[in-house]
Amino acid sequence: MAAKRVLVTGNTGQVAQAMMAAKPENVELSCLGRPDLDITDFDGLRRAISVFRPDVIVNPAAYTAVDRAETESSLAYLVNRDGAGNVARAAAAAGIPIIHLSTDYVFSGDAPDPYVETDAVGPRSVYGASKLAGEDYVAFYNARHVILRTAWVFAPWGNNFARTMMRLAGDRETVNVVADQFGSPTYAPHIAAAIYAVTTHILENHEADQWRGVFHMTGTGDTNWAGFAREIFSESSKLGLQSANVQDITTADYPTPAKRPANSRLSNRKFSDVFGHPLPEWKSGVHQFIEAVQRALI
Ligand SMILES: NC(=O)C1=CN([C@@H]2O[C@H](COP(=O)(O)OP(=O)(O)OC[C@H]3O[C@@H](n4cnc5c(N)ncnc54)[C@H](OP(=O)(O)O)[C@@H]3O)[C@@H](O)[C@H]2O)C=CC1
Ligand SMILES: Cc1cn([C@H]2C[C@H](O)[C@@H](COP(=O)(O)OP(=O)(O)O[C@H]3O[C@@H](C)C(=O)[C@@H](O)[C@H]3O)O2)c(=O)[nH]c1=O
Repeated sequence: MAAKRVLVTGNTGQVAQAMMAAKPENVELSCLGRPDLDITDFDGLRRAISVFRPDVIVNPAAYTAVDRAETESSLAYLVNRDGAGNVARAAAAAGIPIIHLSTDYVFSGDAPDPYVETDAVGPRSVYGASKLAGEDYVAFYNARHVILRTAWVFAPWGNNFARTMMRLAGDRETVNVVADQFGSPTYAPHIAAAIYAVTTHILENHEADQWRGVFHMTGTGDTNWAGFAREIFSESSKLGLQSANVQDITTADYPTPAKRPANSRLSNRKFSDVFGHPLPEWKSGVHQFIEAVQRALI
């Protein structure tokens, strides 16, 4: 089969960087970001597509500052709703599918069990609501869409909770972390590998309907933020890197501008069934994350 041409938006992001780092041999990749490609600029998207002629577009670009979004809601909607809609519309105009990234924060977190794709949404934050609006726009503008809801993304690069924990461990003995919000940490390189598997699947099954729609795709297993922090420090201390004690606290003890779901756990069954690519255990992601942090220090 000829090389697949994949265009990715937002080249400084965690997921986009992971896709660059793990590009398979049979993929021609173009990762573009601001100022060269701004997803709020529809004409710019059309131009980028006509130059690179991709077979599929992956859209991880987003406004992801969860707390800041509460006071910058116009900007969050401009990027996460209108921008996502632009990418889907430009892809549709070129006759190609879109793989779009979304979030666990579209749910309220009030349900007791892991969420399935058909469960009612109910975002508690501007970020979550803007991402939900983005899902709707993507589905409206491009029938050939895969919307991947992931959660608690971390990587050895970019802004994420795991890197924040390693930074905090550098200057304190104990870190206070909420223990009443549950979810599944997801390692960006695992997401990248899954996106390449989805790409292969949809390009080899053009006409099938089964792959279209919303899918949950998170690291296997679950924890709470305090448990995530403990695992990070357990792995870091094994390799002689900085670590800290973790003190469990409640959401009420850690007030933030944006409300987060108490239950962010997503069922990955549909994703595994359709794409045959279950994501690895989140703990294996933590192990690889710490190894990468150590390599960067050498
Ligand atoms: N991070 C997480 O924990 C989670 C993320 N997600 C979703 O997964 C996706 C990827 O997340 P992640 O890799 O962490 O994101 P990051 O926050 O690491 O990166 C976001 C990227 O989007 C870019 N961007 C922002 N606005 C625009 C714009 N107008 N035009 C083009 N690019 C833009 C940023 O570029 P610049 O450098 O110019 O700002 C950056 O490259 C997102 O859709 C996010 O909503 C879902 C669940 C959890
Ligand atoms: C830094 C820190 C955070 N926390 C809490 C606050 C919050 O409830 C939780 C996570 O905090 P953060 O602000 O790091 O993570 P947050 O920005 O909420 O992460 C989210 O990002 C967006 C983009 C998503 O889509 C989500 O899936 C999720 O990953 O941990 C502590 O309890 N102690 C701490 O020292």
